[in-house]
Amino acid sequence: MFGLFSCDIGIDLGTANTLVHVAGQGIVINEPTVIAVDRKSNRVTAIGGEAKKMLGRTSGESRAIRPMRDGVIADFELVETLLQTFIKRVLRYPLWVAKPRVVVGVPNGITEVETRAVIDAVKMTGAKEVHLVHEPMAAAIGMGIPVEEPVGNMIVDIGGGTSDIAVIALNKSDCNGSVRVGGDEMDEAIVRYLRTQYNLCVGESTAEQIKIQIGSASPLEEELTMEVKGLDFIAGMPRTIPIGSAEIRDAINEPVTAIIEAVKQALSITLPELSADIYDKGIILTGGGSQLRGLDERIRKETGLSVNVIDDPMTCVCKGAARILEDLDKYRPVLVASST
Ligand SMILES: Nc1ncnc2c1ncn2[C@@H]1O[C@H](COP(=O)(O)OP(=O)(O)OP(=O)(O)O)[C@@H](O)[C@H]1O
Repeated sequence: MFGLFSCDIGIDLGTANTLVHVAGQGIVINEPTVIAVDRKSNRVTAIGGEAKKMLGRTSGESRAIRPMRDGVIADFELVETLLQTFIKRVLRYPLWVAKPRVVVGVPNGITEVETRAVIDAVKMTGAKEVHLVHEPMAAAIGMGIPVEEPVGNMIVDIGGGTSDIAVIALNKSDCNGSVRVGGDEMDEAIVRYLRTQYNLCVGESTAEQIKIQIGSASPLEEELTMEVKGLDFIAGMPRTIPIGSAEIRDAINEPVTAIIEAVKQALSITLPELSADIYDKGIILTGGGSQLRGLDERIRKETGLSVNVIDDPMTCVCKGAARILEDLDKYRPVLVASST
């Protein structure tokens, strides 16, 4: 009888964003992976979007924390709290009745200890089954790629903390590359650039806005400008300066180049038959960072291969996790860990 109330939950536990998909409802949570806790009591005061607004803005009683950093778990307890809060929020029935089956997409570089921690955290919510899948594999399934076929597909997933490169065929990621460089490194590079060139202090959220608004990896037909507000640390006063896309392109060139080098490195060690497939089909870019202007063009230029950015690059891991639950027997070979 309990089967009537049970539900399947797909989760993308990302460094930057966490998404939750519930069978029959679609994606019901899409929030930054940020949590705010009270300094004295360690009580959680905000989670997701509310907590992200507090990043870099709180020096008082609450502090906002990103519990995932560089594609790994930086704070186990807070990741547990985040997962449990989100899972409880989406369940329509009490946990002991709902007993959900959960698939979580995790970064490629996650260690065994972290794998265990994620499984335990989800199990503690009352989940009946927990399965983990690497993000590029989940992304490929979410895009509708037939991952079981003997044809190679190169997926480059550029997230907040990491860029994962996987060549997927026959239910396996055959030649992997994972660099701990993603959108966050670009934001940090912008913070450093403004400090050294303009004596202007800005927080990571402002740097992220600059990247999204005028960031690029290749010269733009029409270069962009924007006004940036920050604290002039020499004068000790707030200041606004105009910033152009060409200088931001220079500022983020190092992380962008590191990602492209990782793609080239992965290509150089790909098996010949799979290389031929990639030559025919091109490289598929996904993850939020793939939306950086001109990144596809730059990778195309540097590799000589065609490059496609998928339409909805920030949701395909979560959709893939959900799709795995629709046909668990078919997708069992792609799972990296399970607890039933
Ligand atoms: N339009 C855009 N241009 C450039 N970067 C963007 C854009 N939109 C989002 N991003 C960046 O994408 C990153 C988040 O992507 P995503 O949600 O796929 O990461 P994640 O899955 O949480 O991280 P990870 O894969 O490292 O675990 C952030 O760094 C964000 O700033």
